[in-house]
Amino acid sequence: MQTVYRLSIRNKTSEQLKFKSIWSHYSFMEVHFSFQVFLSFALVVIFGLVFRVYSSLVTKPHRLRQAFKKQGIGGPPSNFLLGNISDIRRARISAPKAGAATPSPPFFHNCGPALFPIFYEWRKQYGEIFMFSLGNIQLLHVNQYDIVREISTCTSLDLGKPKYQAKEFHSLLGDGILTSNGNFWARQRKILAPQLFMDKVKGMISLIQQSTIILINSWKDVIDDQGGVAADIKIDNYLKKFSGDVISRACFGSSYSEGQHIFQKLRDLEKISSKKVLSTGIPCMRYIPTQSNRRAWELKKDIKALILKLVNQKNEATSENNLMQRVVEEAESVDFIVDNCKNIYLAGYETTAIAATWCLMLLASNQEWQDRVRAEVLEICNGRIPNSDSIKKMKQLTMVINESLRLYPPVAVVSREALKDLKFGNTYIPEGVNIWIMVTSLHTDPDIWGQDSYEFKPERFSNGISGACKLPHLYMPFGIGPRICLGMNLALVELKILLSLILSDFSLSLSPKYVHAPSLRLVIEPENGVDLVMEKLNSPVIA
Ligand code: HEM
Repeated sequence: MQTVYRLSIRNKTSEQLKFKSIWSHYSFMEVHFSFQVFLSFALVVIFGLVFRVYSSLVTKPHRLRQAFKKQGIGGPPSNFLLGNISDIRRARISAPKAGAATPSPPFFHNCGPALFPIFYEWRKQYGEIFMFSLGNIQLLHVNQYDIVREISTCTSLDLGKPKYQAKEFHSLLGDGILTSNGNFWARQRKILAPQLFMDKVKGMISLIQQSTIILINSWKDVIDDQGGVAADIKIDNYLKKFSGDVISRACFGSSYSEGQHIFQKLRDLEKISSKKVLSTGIPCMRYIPTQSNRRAWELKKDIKALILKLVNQKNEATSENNLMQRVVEEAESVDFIVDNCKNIYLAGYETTAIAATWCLMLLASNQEWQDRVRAEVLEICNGRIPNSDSIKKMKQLTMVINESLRLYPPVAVVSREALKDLKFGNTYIPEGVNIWIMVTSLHTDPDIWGQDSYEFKPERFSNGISGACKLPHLYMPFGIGPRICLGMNLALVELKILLSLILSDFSLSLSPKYVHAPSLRLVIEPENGVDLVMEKLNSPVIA
C-alpha cells in the first residue's frame, strides 16, 4: 500500500513535473508572444506618432505652401518648429511703440504698423496676400479688398473659426459659440442671438443705467476725497468693473453678485490664456503641466462648479427672464450652459470696457469734440437720465464712437479657417489654411479713408459709415457677415448711456501721467492704462 502510494506520489510528481514543464514552456511562449505583440504595438504607435508629427510639421506645411506658390502667393521662410513666431516676437520688441512719434496730443493714431510691424514689411515684400506660420499652423494674411469682402461675408459652414483657437483656448472658452463651427455653432447662434436683439437690449437699459450710476458715484467719491473739485483717475479698472457688472446683471439678473465671483475667476483664466498667444502652434504645449496650465485647469473646474450651482439655484427659485435663464431652457447639455456663459462674458466684458476707455481718452484729448458731444447730450436729455429714445438721437456721440472703434478696434484681427477646400476670387484656399484679416490696417488705409486716415476726425462719419469711406464693408469693428458680433446692440447702447452720463457729470482732460502706448494683448489696450483729470460739472444729471 505504501509502495503504491509512493509510486503514485512518484507518478504524480512526474506528472506534475511534466505538466510544469509544459506549462512553463507555454508560459514562456506566452510571455514571448505577449512581448512580441507589445513590441509590434509599440512600434506601430511610435511609427504612427512619428508619421503624424512629420506630417504636421513638414509634409502638410510644405503641401500648403506649394499650393500657394503655384498661385504666385509667397511668404517669409519659416522655422521648422516655431514657424515665424520668433520673427514676429523680434519685430514687436524692436518696433517703436505706437504713439511714440507723438507722445503728447494730438496723437498720430498709427496702431497697425506699431502693433504688427513685421506684417507691414511682409506686405511690402510679398504683396496683399501672403503666407506665414505660427508653429505648425499655416496662415494666409489677406488684405486684398474684394477677397476680404468675399471671405467676411461667406455664409458657407465650410468656412469657420480656426480650430487651433478652439484647442488653445479650450480651458477658457470650452465649445461655446466663439470658437465652434458647423451646425453646432449655428444652433448656438440660434439660441443666443434673440437674447441680444434690440428689443431685449432695450429691456436691459435700466440695469445699464444702474451700473453707470455706481461708476459715476465712485468717481465722485474719489473727487470728494481729493478736495471736491477734480481728481486724477486711472479709469481702466473702473470701466472693466462697469462692463463686468452689466454683463453679470444681464446674464444672472438678481444673482449678479454671485455672477461677479464667477467672472473674477474667468478674468484670472483669461490673463493666463492671454500669455499663451505667442506659444500658439507649438505642438503639445497645452498638455504640459506647466504652472500656468495647472492653474488654468484648476480655475476651469471651479468656474464650472460655480456656474452650475447658480443655475440650479435659479431653476429652483425664480422665473426671472435673464439671459442665462433662457440659455438653460434651450440648452442640450450642462457644458452648453457653462461654455456659453463663459463665452458671452468673455466676448463682451473686455471689448466693451476697452472701447469705452479709448473713447474717453479721445474725448479728453479733443476738447472741441468733447464740448460738441456734451452740448448734444445736455440738449437731448434735458436733465433726465439717457434712455433708449434719447440715445437714438445722439448723432455726434455716435460719430465719436464710430471713429474711436475705427482707430482702436478692440479686436485687431478677424480670423477664419478653411474647413474644406475653398475658392475666393481666383484664390484657391486648401482645407486647413487659416486666414487673418488685419482690422487695424483696413481701418486706417489711406486708399479707403483718405490721407487723414490716422487722424481723429469723427466728422467723417456725419453721413454714416458708407459716407465715411469708399468701401464700407472694410469697416468691421464688430466683424461682418454671418459671424458678426452678437453683442453689438448691447455694446453700443452701453457705450452711449455710459459716455453721455459721464459727459453730463464731468469735464475730462488727459492727465500729465498718461503715456500714449497702445499695445496688443487679447485686445488692443493702452499699455499703462488711461489717466484722466476728471472735474465735477456744476449741473450734473446724477445729483
Ligand atoms: C465694443 C464691444 C465689442 C466689440 C468691439 C466686439 C467685437 C466682436 C468681433 C470683432 C467679433 C468677431 C466677428 C467675426 O469673427 O467676424 C465678435 C463676436 C462675438 N461677440 Fe462681440 N464685441 C463687442 C461686445 C460684445 C458683447 C457686449 C457681447 C455679448 C454680450 C458680445 C458677444 C459676441 C459673441 C457671442 C460673438 C461670437 C459670434 C459668433 O461667432 O457667431 N460682443 N465681437
